[in-house]
Amino acid sequence: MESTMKEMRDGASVLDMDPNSTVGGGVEDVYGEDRATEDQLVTPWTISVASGYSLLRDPHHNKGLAFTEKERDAHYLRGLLPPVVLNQQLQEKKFMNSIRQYQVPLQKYMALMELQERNERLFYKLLIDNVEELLPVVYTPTVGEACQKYGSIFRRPQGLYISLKEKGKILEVLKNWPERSIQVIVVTDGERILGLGDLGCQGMGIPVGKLSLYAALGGVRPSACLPITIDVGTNNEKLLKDEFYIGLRQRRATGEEYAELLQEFMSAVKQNYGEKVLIQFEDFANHNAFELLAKYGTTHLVFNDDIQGTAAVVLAGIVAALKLIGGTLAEHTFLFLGAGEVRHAGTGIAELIALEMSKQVKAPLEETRKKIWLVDSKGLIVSSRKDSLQHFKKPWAHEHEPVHSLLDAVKAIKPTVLIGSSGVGRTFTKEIIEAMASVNEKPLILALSNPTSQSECTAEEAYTWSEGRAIFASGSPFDPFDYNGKVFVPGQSNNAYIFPGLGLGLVISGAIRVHDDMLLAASEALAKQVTEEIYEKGLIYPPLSNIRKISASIAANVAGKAYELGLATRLPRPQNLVKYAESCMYTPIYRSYR
Ligand SMILES: NC(=O)C1=CN([C@@H]2O[C@H](COP(=O)(O)OP(=O)(O)OC[C@H]3O[C@@H](n4cnc5c(N)ncnc54)[C@H](OP(=O)(O)O)[C@@H]3O)[C@@H](O)[C@H]2O)C=CC1
Ligand SMILES: CC(=O)C(=O)O
Ligand SMILES: [Mg+2]
Repeated sequence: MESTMKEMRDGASVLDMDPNSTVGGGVEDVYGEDRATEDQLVTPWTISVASGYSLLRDPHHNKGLAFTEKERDAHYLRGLLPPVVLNQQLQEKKFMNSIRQYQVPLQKYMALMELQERNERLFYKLLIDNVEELLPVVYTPTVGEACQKYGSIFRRPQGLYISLKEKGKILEVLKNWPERSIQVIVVTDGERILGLGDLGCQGMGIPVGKLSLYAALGGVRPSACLPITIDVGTNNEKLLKDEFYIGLRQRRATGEEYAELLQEFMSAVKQNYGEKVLIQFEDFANHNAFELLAKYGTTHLVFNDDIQGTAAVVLAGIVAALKLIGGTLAEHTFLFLGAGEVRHAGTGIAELIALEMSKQVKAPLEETRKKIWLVDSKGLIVSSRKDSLQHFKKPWAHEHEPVHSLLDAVKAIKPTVLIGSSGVGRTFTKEIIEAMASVNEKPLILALSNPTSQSECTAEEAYTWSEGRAIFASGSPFDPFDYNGKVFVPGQSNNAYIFPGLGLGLVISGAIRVHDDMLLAASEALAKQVTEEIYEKGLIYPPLSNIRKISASIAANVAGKAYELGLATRLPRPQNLVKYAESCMYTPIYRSYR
């Protein structure tokens, strides 16, 4: 004791203290996490048992008409509900019936968000059981429209807003969030929301949507998920003039001011939630995305979904497609329209493909990169442009004479795989698809840009212009298309296949860093889920209706890699990682209350 007192007097860090000790002013809150000395401010949290009216308004515990007679007596609910008792299945049926009445997707979105805020378990039950139908509502494309109109449709706030006004107080802001055991944060600064550009603070729809997929598709507990929007202003003139805009009405902070806010945020997150909280960067503009990933990749558990998640999902699709188009990965030639990160994917995907190729053929990355070509807004990236290229494009500047259009690039390079990651809709024109089809028996065409309005081409265009020969997948979903009496089912090449399982794998292994080999592990697990039956339909991704099973196997592969690399802290390693992942997954079935 004496030595502890001495250390306190000598200014030892509070984090070095016995966590149960209150000696020298160390205080623990009810969660056992909020330590502070007497002169520091603490949050006066209390825990209470919800009952009666407040229980009905608590989305985490509310069951609506599904409260049993016994629960209604025990929890002061008599009279607050009509007499009928419904089970969750019937509630689900009722809600699905009602949501199907809405013709406008945004109305469906608002109804689902309202449900999430009213009865969380029912929301997740619906999402899990109807994933193919509801994914386009809570996620791309509808979430894009929701972000564009977020100010007008705003009702109850979701997630945590950290703006320039909170500079110097971010740790305090984090402590305002009611949950303490956070495992996954999805954060955006709203600068590049899908392919819709700068939506400022209204980008919040994206972290909210992504995290609902973490819970529904990946089984991470909703209470462990924290959506965050960092508001440094917006350069979107329309929003700045919009009277309903919800963010700071100023132009974007950049440079030092931006970097300092991000630095404070990253430090506060680590201080508040520890080393093992996963921070997923989402929809940052590429000038910040690469830098943030590089800067914090060595100190935090960070992952950029647009760069890394997209790369893993595309690689999985390509590897699976080899069964249909033939050849090995290294035998193919790739052409990208868009050299952003996709979202940051262009170069992010290209890099992961090159890495996998180099592992397969045991050749240096510099060699395998030569099989991959990129077109940006100035044309084909070639060595003569090297001096003026952004750093992340330089590795792709191969020897070739300048080529200014995508069509000419297709004709010159003769790619077997064409990947759209430009964020610009309808850029795969008839001539381009025809050119792909003239040099390939089965051209592989991936139109990754979101939402649907930004897709490089539609499924109908890809199949019609290639005379039914294209293998096609897109970032946002398209309906099956009947071409000359044959029904073609397009796949969805979207990072939603990857990040929920990848995140679960990191969480269950207690990983402290993300490593590229984990992305390859995630990608490999996804590609393995494509069975003969799925290939026969011309698909290169498994059905999303199986996503929980897919996520468990991705999680197991990722966790396995974390253990292999010595990056896992949850010891001992479970023997059967798939079973372990499944056992960790959140299920939204109602719990009984005593
Ligand atoms: N399917 C999925 O899972 C994902 C899809 N995406 C989608 O990818 C798209 C792009 O995202 P991201 O990489 O971040 O965007 P960026 O803005 O980072 O990059 C866009 C790239 O496309 C190039 N480009 C833009 N317009 C044209 C044009 N008309 N002709 C040729 N090149 C052009 C740009 O060129 P320059 O560099 O010269 O400006 C840039 O290289 C978005 O729509 C996003 O929704 C993103 C992540 C995941
Ligand atoms: C899917 C996704 O992450 C995007 O379009 O940005
Ligand atoms: Mg994204």
